[in-house]
Amino acid sequence: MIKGIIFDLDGVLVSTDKLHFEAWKKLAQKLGIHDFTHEDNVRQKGVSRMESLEVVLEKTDNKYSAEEKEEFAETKNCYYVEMLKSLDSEAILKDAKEALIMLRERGLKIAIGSVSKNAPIILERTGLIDFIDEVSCGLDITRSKPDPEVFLVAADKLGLSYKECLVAEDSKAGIIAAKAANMKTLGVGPDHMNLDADYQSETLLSHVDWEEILSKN
Ligand SMILES: O=P(O)(O)OC[C@H]1O[C@@H](O)[C@H](O)[C@@H](O)[C@@H]1O
Ligand SMILES: [Mg+2]
Repeated sequence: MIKGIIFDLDGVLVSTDKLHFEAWKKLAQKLGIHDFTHEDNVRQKGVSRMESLEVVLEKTDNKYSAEEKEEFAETKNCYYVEMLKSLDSEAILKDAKEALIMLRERGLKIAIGSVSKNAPIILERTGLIDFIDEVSCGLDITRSKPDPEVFLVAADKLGLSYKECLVAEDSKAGIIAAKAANMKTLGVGPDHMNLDADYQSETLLSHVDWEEILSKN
């Protein structure tokens, strides 16, 4: 029986995935890379900042040292954090808050499972923190999705067994991670059809049969 829902943050509850894209694009341009595309950005979803940087650097023949790469990741994060300063509840995606309220009313425990180190700031700025029991984020883990660590930590924080949790995700890496954690999966967002999740829906309420999901043993 599902007793807890673990939500990815970027692209599932908030539209920050678009800001990540803009910030990486800005860094790419600074490095003379002018063909950084939406398809490249899709491969960055769910993976850590440093791994996301490698997706950008695949587009250039230039070789960079570990120190330079650290600096590039920091530059991108500065662009991103600057963008987050104007973030508010407007960034909450359609149906997200309603789904959190409905699930909590039904007695489910709610956690965040995001590899972003900026997750706490985003939860505060959008007010979503008030609807969540526990946060497992980039600050709690050493391995990013598709490794299951972030979801295992989330379940542990909720005090639930792994098979009592369902993960809502918008990335392939996240769905692979959730399955590796022995959790059920709900794929959401524009690519929900291609994520190979147990359940799928564009948003967190429309076309999600929560009755069916929550009644399964
Ligand atoms: O750079 P941050 O905020 O720690 O985020 C790390 C990752 O967080 C994930 O949620 C995003 O999908 C990735 O694209 C991003 O790279
Ligand atoms: Mg995501």
